[in-house]
Amino acid sequence: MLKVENLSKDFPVEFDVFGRPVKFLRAVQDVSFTVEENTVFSIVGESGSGKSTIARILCGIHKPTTGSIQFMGTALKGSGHREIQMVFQDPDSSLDPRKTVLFSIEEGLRIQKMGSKEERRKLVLEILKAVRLTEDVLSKYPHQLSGGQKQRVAIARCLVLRPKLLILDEPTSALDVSVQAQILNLLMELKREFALTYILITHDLKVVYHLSDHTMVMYLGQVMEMGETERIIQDPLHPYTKALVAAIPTAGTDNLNDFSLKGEIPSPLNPPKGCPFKTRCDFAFSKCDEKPPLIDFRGRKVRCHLYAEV
Ligand SMILES: Nc1ncnc2c1ncn2[C@@H]1O[C@H](COP(=O)(O)OP(=O)(O)OP(=O)(O)O)[C@@H](O)[C@H]1O
Repeated sequence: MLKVENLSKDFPVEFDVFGRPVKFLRAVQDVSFTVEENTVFSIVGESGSGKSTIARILCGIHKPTTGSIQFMGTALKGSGHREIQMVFQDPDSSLDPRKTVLFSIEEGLRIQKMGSKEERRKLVLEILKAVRLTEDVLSKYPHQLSGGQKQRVAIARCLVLRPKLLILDEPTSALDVSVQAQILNLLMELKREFALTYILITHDLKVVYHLSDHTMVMYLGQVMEMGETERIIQDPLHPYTKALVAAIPTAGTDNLNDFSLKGEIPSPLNPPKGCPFKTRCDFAFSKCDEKPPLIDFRGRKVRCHLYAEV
């Protein structure tokens, strides 16, 4: 369904007196991955690893500096695609506080000039039912809704556009713990009901383990490890992945608990030379001053000098 090749994004961060950029921050560096139809593809990594930047590029919010994106066989260019929609972390950021729920859900349909007024109303009611909301919310404003209800409205806003690919950027982290599981369960039901494909961006490896088929682990804009989720969580290869897995509250087994993430993530404005993870890695050795390539190893991809290409 989706094929991303050699994607990079540089943000200008310093400008000369004429306003010309003189310094860039490399938020995403040479990232390639594919997402199969009807699967869940997770992107994990600490804050600042470039996850949201990839999501924003896929939605057309940012333009990539280099690289190409193929969606259902055609090149994605410019300002987004109706069939790719994004659910943001904070529903308040996607809902206008001055507009009713009906207005918000219908907005995309009006912009896309989809259907007559009656058809739009019918579709809104159908989607409202799918996200388990009742008709009485249509006349309400966001401040009259709970966090969970607002996220359901934000999901409905995407679903009316009949997307094929939904990008979920930390879809539950702004919600109360008690509602998080409800929204995740709803998303998995909607995936079946509407034959959706998901890209799930999250810090929560437990969620990744339970919901996703494939996982990409990112660090300072680069892919560190990528492959089937079950294998990545049960047998992480990269020292960074090992540390992330060891931090999962209930999944730690004795041998994994030997690993922990020490120190702070370096500034992306001044990343370490060679392997970006070497400053926090228990296994770092002289070779790590050279950047390791992303290699195929035991049925997945890993970027670490501990593993030799086979
Ligand atoms: N518009 C921008 N201008 C300059 N730098 C940016 C911009 N957007 C993101 N960045 C920087 O790019 C890097 C990657 O950010 P990004 O938001 O993609 O990371 P993330 O992994 O999604 O983190 P988080 O979980 O905090 O959202 C960060 O260092 C961030 O400060």
